[in-house]
Amino acid sequence: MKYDYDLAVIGGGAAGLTAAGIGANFGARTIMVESDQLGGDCTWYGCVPSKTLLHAAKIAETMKQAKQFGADIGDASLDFSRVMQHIRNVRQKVYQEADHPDHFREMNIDVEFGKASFVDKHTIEITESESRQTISSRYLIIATGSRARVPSIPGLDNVPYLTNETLFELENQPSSLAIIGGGPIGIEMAQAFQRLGTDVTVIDRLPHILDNDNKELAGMLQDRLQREGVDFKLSASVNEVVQENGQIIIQGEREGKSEQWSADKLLVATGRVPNNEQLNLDAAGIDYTKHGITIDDRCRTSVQHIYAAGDVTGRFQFTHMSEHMAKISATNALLKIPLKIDSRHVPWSTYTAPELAHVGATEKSLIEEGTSYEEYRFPYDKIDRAVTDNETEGLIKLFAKKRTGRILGASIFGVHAAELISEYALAMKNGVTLRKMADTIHPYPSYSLGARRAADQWYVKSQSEWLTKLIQKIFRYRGKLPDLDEDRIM
Ligand SMILES: Cc1cc2nc3c(=O)[nH]c(=O)nc-3n(C[C@H](O)[C@H](O)[C@H](O)COP(=O)(O)OP(=O)(O)OC[C@H]3O[C@@H](n4cnc5c(N)ncnc54)[C@H](O)[C@@H]3O)c2cc1C
Ligand SMILES: NC(=O)c1ccc[n+]([C@@H]2O[C@H](COP(=O)([O-])OP(=O)(O)OC[C@H]3O[C@@H](n4cnc5c(N)ncnc54)[C@H](O)[C@@H]3O)[C@@H](O)[C@H]2O)c1
Repeated sequence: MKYDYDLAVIGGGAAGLTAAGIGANFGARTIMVESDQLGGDCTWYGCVPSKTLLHAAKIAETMKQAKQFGADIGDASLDFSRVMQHIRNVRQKVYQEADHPDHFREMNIDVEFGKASFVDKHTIEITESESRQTISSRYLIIATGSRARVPSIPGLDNVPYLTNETLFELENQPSSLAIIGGGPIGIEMAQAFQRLGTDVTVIDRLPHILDNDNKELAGMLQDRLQREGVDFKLSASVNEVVQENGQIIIQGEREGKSEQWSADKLLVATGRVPNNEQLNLDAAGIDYTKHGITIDDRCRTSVQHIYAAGDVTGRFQFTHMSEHMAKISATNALLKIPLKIDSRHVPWSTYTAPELAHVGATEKSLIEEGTSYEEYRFPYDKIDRAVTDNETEGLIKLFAKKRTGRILGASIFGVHAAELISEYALAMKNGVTLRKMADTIHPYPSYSLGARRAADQWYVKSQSEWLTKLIQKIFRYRGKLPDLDEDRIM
């Protein structure tokens, strides 16, 4: 049978753009269908605006601290509406330079705007206002992303709450902001708004923030945010939300006691739901659950020639993983190369200041799976560059095999953690052990030297009394035995 296209990609976010680009690059006749604007969540409502806002917030914080470096800039602060305009300009710039349809049309990709839904296993209908067209394709990749999950809290529908889609459209700075959800979105936005001068309260049902991260390090970040003024209401349930005299009133409960919190604005950041309802998946026989489209390790759905990548699968909801999964989907579909999702080396970072980053196995998963491992710790206050920069708050935690130094996972809280974590990702992926990292020359005084010194801790812990005594004996050394406390920091 002859199809209109070799590859049809539904959705033009991080996953869709990558998949379509790979398709065209392999010489496949490719179409990409997008219901809104190319770029998806990351460009418009996610990574780009949130990181630009965090950068502005960092400038505000630096201005506050400028006195200690001799600058007398008084009570200077940033103009909120200009910060928001700047965010929208950056977003446009990214869109124009990376996501604009012309770039993809130049690559010979047909870009169509409209909502796609399945007619059968090879055919989709594209609906835009009154117009409808159907196209057929040999292979399809679904990359329709996710949207904010709004919990069913009584009264929530009757108040003007914000989500990540509306937050960056604010014109005026709220004097106070309540955030339901202490995940990455809630925590990044809490620090950004607090630093810009809004009083922030974070409410979460769990007793801690950032549930996927290392508990100790997430606790350090929570302490830092508390010192900056963020108020945390943890282990809290939200029972009702109402609006009174322009204020949002949240009726909650903690430790069995009723509490009430109020704020100018409310941000709901309680996770994501997949965008799959409008796809008419049943018409193609594609399996899905409430978490997303079901896929195997090769990103294949229950239908052999249909793949899914990115947030819509409910797997790892990060831009880099959307791109990775798009690559796996397109390569499996078009080249029949059986690549699998690399779920053992997934890095992520929360872009607060300092950052919190992770790669590989978590301490929690190692304990739960009963894997034997050794922990290596290195504090930021022993990294000279952190000292010169007055950024000594932080800790590198490495999990590795004791004998070989094979790295199982790494968690970092500290400045540039998101950059440092890639060194561990590269090491893990390529079998570079802590010993090899420790033996690799790193420049002084860099933060990456901290990564090397954390790896040095493998040597420190591996050194034993008997070996030291043996060295003394062989070479007839007469000094005192050194302090061989395993937890010493060298
Ligand atoms: C506030 C925030 C901050 C974030 N920060 C980071 C970060 O710092 N780092 C990171 O790695 N990740 C971050 N993320 C997550 C990241 O944005 C997502 O993982 C990523 O955008 C998912 O890409 P995707 O292609 O799967 O989906 P999307 O980017 O959502 O793209 C899906 C596209 O499909 C379109 N679509 C939907 N239905 C249809 C249909 N029926 N027909 C046609 N088109 C359709 C949509 O309009 C959309 O353009 C953040 C998310 C948020 C919300
Ligand atoms: N830097 C990054 O990479 C980055 C930044 C932002 C978002 N993201 C991605 O976006 C996804 C969504 O982020 P998120 O923060 O919305 O979701 P999340 O699922 O990570 O966290 C949601 C939080 O809300 C809490 N919660 C849920 N319902 C609640 C309720 N009714 N009352 C009180 N608390 C409640 C949960 O306990 C949880 O802590 C993340 O999984 C992440 O992959 C990534």
